[in-house]
Parts: sequence; structure tokens; C-alpha cells
Amino acid sequence: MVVQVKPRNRYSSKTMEGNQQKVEANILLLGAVNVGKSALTVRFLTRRFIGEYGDIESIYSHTDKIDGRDICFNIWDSLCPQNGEVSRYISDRQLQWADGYILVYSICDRASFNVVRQQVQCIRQAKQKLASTAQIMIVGNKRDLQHRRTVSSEEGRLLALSTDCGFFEVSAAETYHGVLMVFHELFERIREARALKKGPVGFKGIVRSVSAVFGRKRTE
Ligand SMILES: Nc1nc2c(ncn2[C@@H]2O[C@H](COP(=O)(O)OP(=O)(O)OP(=O)(O)O)[C@@H](O)[C@H]2O)c(=O)[nH]1
Repeated sequence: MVVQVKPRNRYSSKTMEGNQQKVEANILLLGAVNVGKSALTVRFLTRRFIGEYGDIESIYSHTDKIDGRDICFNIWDSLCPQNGEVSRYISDRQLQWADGYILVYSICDRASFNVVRQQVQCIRQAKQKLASTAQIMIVGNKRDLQHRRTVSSEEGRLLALSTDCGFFEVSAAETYHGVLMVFHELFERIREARALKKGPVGFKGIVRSVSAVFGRKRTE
């Protein structure tokens, strides 16, 4: 069964609706094949786990309230190439588009953890080159399959700590709340990084704002 969610291709980070500025965040899901990227996306969008997802690569748009404010998540559920080498590859278009990454591995699949390890390095290098503030969340999925676990929680946490990423272990199959936390926590990180990049408003900023409101040009 393929879930019907309307895809949308938008690449801006902010839009205006009425007089209210609507905040957007572009989230890219990456990881090896079969780790549950689509399951996590669909859980977040519909609160449901449907089991089989088909081979669809789409960008979905979903608005959620955080602290009383509408946040528009544009979520790119990437399709992983079957070839192991290619699965580590992240395109320039993806790197330029994303404000945040959810790197998914399965706790039962060590090879998928190694893919995430390499993708973290790839994104960190690209961030430096692009002077990007994009944030990364590492997610160990299929937590319900404890008896088949091959990657410990400590390994996931350590990788996240050593690379300045967030970390969650979740089960897309079992709970909605954990998945919600992943997206919300990633958004918080993006918001903080954006605020840091902007820096404090300062005196010049205040003068600029006052000039803009009263429509006068500064003479010095
Ligand atoms: N037990 C369990 N199975 C899961 C979980 N999440 C996903 N699955 C199953 O894992 C399989 C792959 O899930 P997908 O969401 O299609 O994985 P994907 O990473 O999008 O796969 P590709 O698009 O092919 O790269 C499906 O059979 C899902 O039902 C989970 O949390 N627990």
C-alpha cells in the first residue's frame, strides 16, 4: 500500500502568510536501504505505520505547531540506491537544499550504521565549504527489534557526541512520540543555528529597523 500524501516542491526557507511570517525548514532524510526512512516520514506526517512504502522519492510539506508557532517542514524522503558505494553519496543539490538532516540507520544493521558515519563526515565537509548552518540528527531506528540488535545505543550516542549531532533511538513501527521528538529537536537546533548566524541585533540593526518603519534614509 502506498500512502497518499501530496508532494510539494518548494525550496524557500521562509514565506509570508497574511501578515505573519511562516518559518520553514527543509529536512533531508538519508541512510542506507531499508532502514525506515519512509516509515519515519510517514509516521511524522500521518501518525501511522503502514508497513510497506514502495519506491517513491518525494518532498512532502507538513505544518506543525511548535511553541504556538506554525512551522512548515519540507521533508525530502530520499530513495537510497541499492549499490553500497553509491548509498554514501549525497548530491550537491541535496546539500544546498537542506537546513537539517536526519541520518537513519537500523540498530539491527551494522553496515547501515557505517553508512551514517560516512554521511556525517561528508555533510560536515560540505558545511564548511558552503558556510552552512545545517544541523544533523542521527537516528537509530527499529528499536523494537532488540533481539536482533547489532549496534549498541552507546555507539550511536558516541558518534553523535563526537560530531556535534543530535541522537535518538526510535521505533517507527511502535511509537509516534519518539518520531515527533526527532523532527522537533532537529528544528530547535536549526532555529538556534540560524539565530547564532544572524548574531545580536545591536545598535545598527535597531537604527535600520527604525529607518525602515519610518521610511527615511539614513544620511550617514
Ligand atoms: N520492526 C520494524 N520494522 C520497521 C521499522 N521501520 C521500518 N520498518 C520496516 O523496514 C522496511 C523498510 O522500511 P522503509 O521505510 O521502506 O525503509 P527505507 O529506508 O525508506 O527504504 P528505501 O526507500 O528502500 O531506502 C519495511 O518493511 C518497514 O515496514 C521499525 O521501526 N521497526
